[in-house]
Amino acid sequence: MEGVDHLAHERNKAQFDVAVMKAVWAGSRDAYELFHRFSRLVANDPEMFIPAIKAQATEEQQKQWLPLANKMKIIGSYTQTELGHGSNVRGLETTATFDPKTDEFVLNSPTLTATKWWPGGLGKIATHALAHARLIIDDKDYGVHGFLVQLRSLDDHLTLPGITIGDIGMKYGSGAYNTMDNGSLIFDHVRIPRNQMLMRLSQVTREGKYVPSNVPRQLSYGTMVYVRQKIVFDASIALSRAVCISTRYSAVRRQFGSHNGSPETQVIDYKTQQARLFPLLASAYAIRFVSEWLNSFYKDLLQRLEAKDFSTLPEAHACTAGLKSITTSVAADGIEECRKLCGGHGYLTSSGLPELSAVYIPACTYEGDNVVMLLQVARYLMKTISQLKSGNKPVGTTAYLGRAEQLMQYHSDVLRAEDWLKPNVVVEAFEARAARMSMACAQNLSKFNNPEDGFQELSADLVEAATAHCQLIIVSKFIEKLQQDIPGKGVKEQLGVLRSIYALFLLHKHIGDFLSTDCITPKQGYLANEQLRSLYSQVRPNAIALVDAFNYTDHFLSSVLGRYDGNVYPKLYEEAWKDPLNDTSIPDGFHEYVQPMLKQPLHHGRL
Ligand SMILES: CCCCCCCCCC/C=C\CCCCCC(=O)SCCNC(=O)CCNC(=O)[C@H](O)C(C)(C)COP(=O)(O)OP(=O)(O)OC[C@H]1O[C@@H](n2cnc3c(N)ncnc32)[C@H](O)[C@@H]1OP(=O)(O)O
Ligand SMILES: Cc1cc2nc3c(=O)[nH]c(=O)nc-3n(C[C@H](O)[C@H](O)[C@H](O)COP(=O)(O)OP(=O)(O)OC[C@H]3O[C@@H](n4cnc5c(N)ncnc54)[C@H](O)[C@@H]3O)c2cc1C
Repeated sequence: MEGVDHLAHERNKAQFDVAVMKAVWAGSRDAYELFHRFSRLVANDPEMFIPAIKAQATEEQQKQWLPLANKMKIIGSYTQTELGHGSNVRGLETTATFDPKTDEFVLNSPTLTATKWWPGGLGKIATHALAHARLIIDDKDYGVHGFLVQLRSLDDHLTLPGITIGDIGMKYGSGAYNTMDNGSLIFDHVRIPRNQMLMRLSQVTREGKYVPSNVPRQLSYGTMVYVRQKIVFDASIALSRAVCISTRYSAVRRQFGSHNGSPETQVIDYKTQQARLFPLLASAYAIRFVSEWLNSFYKDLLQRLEAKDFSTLPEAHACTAGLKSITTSVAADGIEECRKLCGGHGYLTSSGLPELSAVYIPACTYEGDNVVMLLQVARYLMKTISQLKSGNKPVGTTAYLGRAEQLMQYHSDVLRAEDWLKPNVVVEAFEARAARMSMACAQNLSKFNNPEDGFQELSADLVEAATAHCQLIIVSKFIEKLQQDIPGKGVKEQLGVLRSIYALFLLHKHIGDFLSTDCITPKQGYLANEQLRSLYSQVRPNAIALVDAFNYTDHFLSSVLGRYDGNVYPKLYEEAWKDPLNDTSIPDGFHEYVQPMLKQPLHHGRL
């Protein structure tokens, strides 16, 4: 019935202050940013073009281009990926050849695989590209640099001479990403003034002299680092949205269990449903808190870079790459699990889950393929370990590797299930697992004469070690979050339950790592799982309130299953009748194609 809160009985069970939890969840982000980051997908995405100009353009160039971009007088596309190269930026083929006679660069796509391919906004709407191309001076290749290129007339939006642009076509399913005009672009000797090479990091003089960057060349990758830390925040939004829908529906849906006319059992009370759903609820909170930490770490990096302090740049790259990888994989897989948790109705468009999945899953690929990103983390870990011998004491997120010798001797002293509720017990186990996996890789790598051959041969193990390292970061940041002063009745207690669920679910899921590295015994692994089951019972009465704390409107969720009032069945039925198929009783084509078959006479008793 309209106006009735079918989940009121669930909300009355809450054992914590929901208003405070809403504030904890929102953190430093306001609702506008939340909505903006989602709405951005269906508009042109200034997410990268503008930050890239800020990162790579001189002050003078910024003064020229930023006002135009900020006021949408030009619409930009971050045009890096090509048909033949995306992950391997240093393999890009587009060229920008300096012509000293005219003081210009000539941009060209020398091969089909040099065609720019994927950049958002490029296909139909962008007027300008921040094109990444190989700088060529006097036949010498100086590697990939950024160039601002006008693509279309600002009068009639027609493409300019030498520019061939198109949309790359429909993408996965019918998802909203099809409203994004990811495009293709071929340059045929397009000339731009020399001052349209972004020259903050390195320059080309009027005489054609290349002035190399006096800062790490990787700063030219800075926009990707910026977006990767944003994508970790996006992962918490995407996952929490799916978890909100499936948790509310799990409390509404009843199936089996009726005795003597009693109501059937709420599916949220089945232990299998809880074992699938509650770790995702905990993961949404875990990812939100690590995204907060990562955002502050990134802001600290920016301040350091201003002061020419590059000391945390390698760690920032490793953390943004690794956490982008881990959190987008968890969110993408989690959204699919939430669809399955809703049974058949989860597959309806009106559930909001298929669309969310179709929109979200490319996050595992864009801004860095998730495996390639974890390999970057692995390189960082191996480098950190190789420097231990020279007395280089690791700090920050790799500080535990400085205690590797001690961690190699570690054995968990868990005796009872409740011992796993102690944060220090959990962190030690996760540190030991990560350290031992990385040390084992380093040990095996040392057996290879050619380190790169070893890295390739061991890359699957290295990805697992990098995963363990990143999961340790997320667990640690969840624990650190709860060491902050958090007011409100029961709020910290509930977050403590989620923190333990998150950590013990990972331990259970990766029990092979913990056993094969001899960090814990099978008995201790069993006790962790025992504790996990108990934790599910503790979170169960608070589940609806914990997803209410995300503070999502029904409009934002766009899901008949995730409605705040739980009034699912009437709305499911109502939504179905909006389908144009139901405008007529007899379907199009019936009379032409189906009815003749039905009217066909029987032959010898057979149709
Ligand atoms: C409700 C729904 C919510 C959902 C909301 C959704 C909202 C929408 C969200 C969408 C957001 C945006 C839309 C999508 C945008 C996507 C845009 C793109 O995809 S842009 C293109 C992205 N492309 C990439 O990410 C390419 C990945 N490849 C690379 O980054 C590099 O090629 C590489 C790092 C893999 C290799 O680089 P290379 O130069 O070859 O370096 P080496 O591996 O040799 O390492 C040398 C050295 O450099 C260090 N390094 C590497 N990268 C960095 C860096 N970025 N910063 C700092 N340092 C770096 C590396 O560690 C090595 O260091 P050493 O000390 O020398 O070992
Ligand atoms: C929706 C969407 C939006 C995008 N928007 C933009 C944009 O706006 N601008 C832009 O420039 N680009 C954009 N891209 C492109 C995107 O950045 C690339 O697709 C991404 O970086 C992955 O690169 P790739 O396609 O070359 O994958 P590949 O690297 O070809 O990946 C293919 C497989 O090879 C594996 N692999 C690759 N290298 C290694 C290695 N060294 N070791 C082990 N395995 C490896 C990968 O793990 C993967 O399994 C977008 C892509 C998508 C899907």
